[in-house]
Amino acid sequence: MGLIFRQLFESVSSTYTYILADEETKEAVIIDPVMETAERDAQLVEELGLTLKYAVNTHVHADHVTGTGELKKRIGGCKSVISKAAGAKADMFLNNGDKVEFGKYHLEARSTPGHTNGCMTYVLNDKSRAFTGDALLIRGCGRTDFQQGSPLTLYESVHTQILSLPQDCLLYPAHDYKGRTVTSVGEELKFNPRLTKSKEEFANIMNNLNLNYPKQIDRAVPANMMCGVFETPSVSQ
Ligand SMILES: N[C@@H](CCC(=O)N[C@@H](CSS)C(=O)NCC(=O)O)C(=O)O
Ligand SMILES: [Fe+2]
Repeated sequence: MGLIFRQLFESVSSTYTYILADEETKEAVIIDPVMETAERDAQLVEELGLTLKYAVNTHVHADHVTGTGELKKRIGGCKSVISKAAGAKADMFLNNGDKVEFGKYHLEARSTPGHTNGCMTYVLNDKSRAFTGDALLIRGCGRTDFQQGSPLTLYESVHTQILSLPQDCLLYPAHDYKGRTVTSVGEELKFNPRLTKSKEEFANIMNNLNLNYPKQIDRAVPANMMCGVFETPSVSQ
């Protein structure tokens, strides 16, 4: 009896949501659910016969509203989880090194600030998979121009907490904008165009990305500070 694993996609914000469960005990966690797809995810949890213990966010997302609150409404006993450093509302708060347990498995929470102060990467207990949120994206990384972002902090986080994992560890990000689904530590050590550079070159790249602000930022950040627990503001016209 092994691990149940599902990767789900929300196409408006290009967000990946992950469900992990112990096939034996059926205890499950969901990582980075999105409000608009919470019903779909709740249905899958039910169809697979899972007991959803935790709805976990990697950070206070700026580009979409978390599905945490919607899942809590639909699934009794499910607790919302985020890092203590995020400063957001939730049922359970994590510090570096804390464990999120489901059946015989657990996720180790590793603090990986730099995209936001409260970013956590979640590493499966056997180090075969890690869920990096926006700290590390496939051939990229999270932007550092808002939400307490810092290129030097992000560089340090990614190198010490993610790229130090075994080379065959699979890395699952919160987003991909080019249809990619997964990478590995070995691949990113070789091919990441930002993180293979020196710290100084990395900072220079990050300070000159010139990206537009996420379209949903004004609605998403306040709602996510409440971890989706309360009514969320409606979309501005
Ligand atoms: N166009 C999207 C937002 C795209 C974006 O800013 N993505 C973030 C992750 S969500 S906070 C990011 O860090 N991107 C880094 C990069 O290099 O693309 C929207 O309008 O929502
Ligand atoms: Fe983000």
